[in-house]
Amino acid sequence: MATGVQRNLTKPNQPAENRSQQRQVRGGHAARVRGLTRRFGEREVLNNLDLDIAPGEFVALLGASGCGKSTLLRVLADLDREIAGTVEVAAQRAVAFQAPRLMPWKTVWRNVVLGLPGRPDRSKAVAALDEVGISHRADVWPKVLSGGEAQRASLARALVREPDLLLLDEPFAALDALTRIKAQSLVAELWQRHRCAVLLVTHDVEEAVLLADRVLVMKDGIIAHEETIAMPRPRNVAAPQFGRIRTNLLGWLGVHEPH
Ligand SMILES: Nc1ncnc2c1ncn2[C@@H]1O[C@H](COP(=O)(O)OP(=O)(O)OP(=O)(O)O)[C@@H](O)[C@H]1O
Repeated sequence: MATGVQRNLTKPNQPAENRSQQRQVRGGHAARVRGLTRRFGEREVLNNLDLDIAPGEFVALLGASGCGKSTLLRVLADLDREIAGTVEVAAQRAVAFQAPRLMPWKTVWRNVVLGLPGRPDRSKAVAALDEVGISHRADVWPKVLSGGEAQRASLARALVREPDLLLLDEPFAALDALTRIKAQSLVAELWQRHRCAVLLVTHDVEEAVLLADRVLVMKDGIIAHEETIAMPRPRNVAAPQFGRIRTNLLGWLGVHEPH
């Protein structure tokens, strides 16, 4: 059972340290959010938002640019505490962003275990790099990695933390089409193996339907629509059911395909 931390914050205009209240809570959710509100100035980007993610569930989050997807992910990652509402998340979380964010002055394997307690453990790092197919790159500097390799290193850095909740913020957006397809299958494979919950922020409806158990559409600061994807994996993008789901989700995003 996942242990978790709870933040129950109600006054967004006070300094964070006054409002932060972290405590252990019961397990049973990878994430449980109630009444989450985040303002930037007068603008309410998250507006009383509720969200549940079950242990091991793969959830994709879609929404128009600027609707608040990354803001929500940053709150779940505990990178933003300027909030009102209740946020309970699995204690073990890991994040991978669109930019791999590797430290240029550390070799790849040292990046993977950076921040973990104890002495840097090379064999642990290499095992994680092996899982993502780039253990042969363990001793190079990040600058020599291709975009796809850097993103894999970023995934290895997340996985080595053995997260109960993996937060992915458009991790494939900067990759070319072929590398992106390979990275998507890798994430599907890693998820099947690790069975951690995943929240994937993406702009790509097809990617969401390919990978997720449930796809959420964010609009006006809340989860405006959710769609459970009951198709067996691996999913066939050419299947009529896939097409119907995609069309419906695009409709929620305000995109209407020509018939
Ligand atoms: N630190 C900040 N200060 C002020 N405004 C911010 C800040 N961070 C985000 N915003 C604003 O909040 C809104 C939501 O931003 P966010 O990055 O969460 O959107 P998004 O849905 O992830 O967008 P995209 O899909 O383009 O990445 C935007 O209007 C953005 O300008």
